[in-house]
Amino acid sequence: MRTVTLGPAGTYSHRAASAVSDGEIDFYESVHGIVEAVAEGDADRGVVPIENSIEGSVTETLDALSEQEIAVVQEIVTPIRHALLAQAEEFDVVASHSQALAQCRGYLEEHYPDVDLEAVASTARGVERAREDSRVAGIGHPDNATSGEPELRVIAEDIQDRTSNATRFFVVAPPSERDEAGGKSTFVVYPNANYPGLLLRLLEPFADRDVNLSRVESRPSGERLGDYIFHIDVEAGLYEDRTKDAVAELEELAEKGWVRKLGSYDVRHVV
Ligand SMILES: O=C(O)C(=O)C[C@]1(C(=O)O)C=C[C@@H](O)C=C1
Repeated sequence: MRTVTLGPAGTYSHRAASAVSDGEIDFYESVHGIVEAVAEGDADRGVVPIENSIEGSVTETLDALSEQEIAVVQEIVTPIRHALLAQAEEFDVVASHSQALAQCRGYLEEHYPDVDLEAVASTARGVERAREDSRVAGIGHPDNATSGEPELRVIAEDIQDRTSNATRFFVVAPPSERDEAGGKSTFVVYPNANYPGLLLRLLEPFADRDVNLSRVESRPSGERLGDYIFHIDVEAGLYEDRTKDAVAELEELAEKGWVRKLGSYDVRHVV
């Protein structure tokens, strides 16, 4: 089984993928690339970050999920503990994924108010920048310090702004693998409509059937200002009548647009 995830080796996505895959793992430099590879059948599984407890949604993933036909077959939740890695104590630039820079914003402002922040494709890419250039520090998992040459110093550990920092990842598969079994389900809804109470009406079918929502996000549709695509996670499986009935109502409400059922899945916690 070929799994693809965000690279290079050493990203948090790679760590999450290693926990669920015993086969080959290949790397892409963008979430869009990963989701597209799975949708087109070039890979069996993709592992992509969806949400962080400090910084919120990974918007590139939300957009990729609404643009491609894909299944979500598992959720992985993992703690994120960032280290500052560099060749020396002195540096001018901190390079990392924008999510990681944001998760450490308070620490960086307090300890390194004058450094430049450089957003790169992943935390491991930032660590590579630190290996290539002694004026650059990277933020990533501390194991990255000794996984290449030259070895890097761990300047500080646990620099995320909250100790409870955690990220959710989706394991995605080709659409034919969508499952109805699982404790959670994800939907992407484009109502293609705009009237007072629209969002309320989209959520009522779940509330009426006692289905708990665990996430609602809106993303601009790109069609016109104020026009949204909604991402909805619920704590119920598609095999349940209450979920099926709620989705049937949702589909009626979104008849001018579309509803994508990404499938039902279980959650695995990985440390
Ligand atoms: O850059 C990485 O290491 C990733 O796997 C991406 C990512 C993210 O996009 O949220 C994953 C986990 C952390 O929240 C920081 C970065």
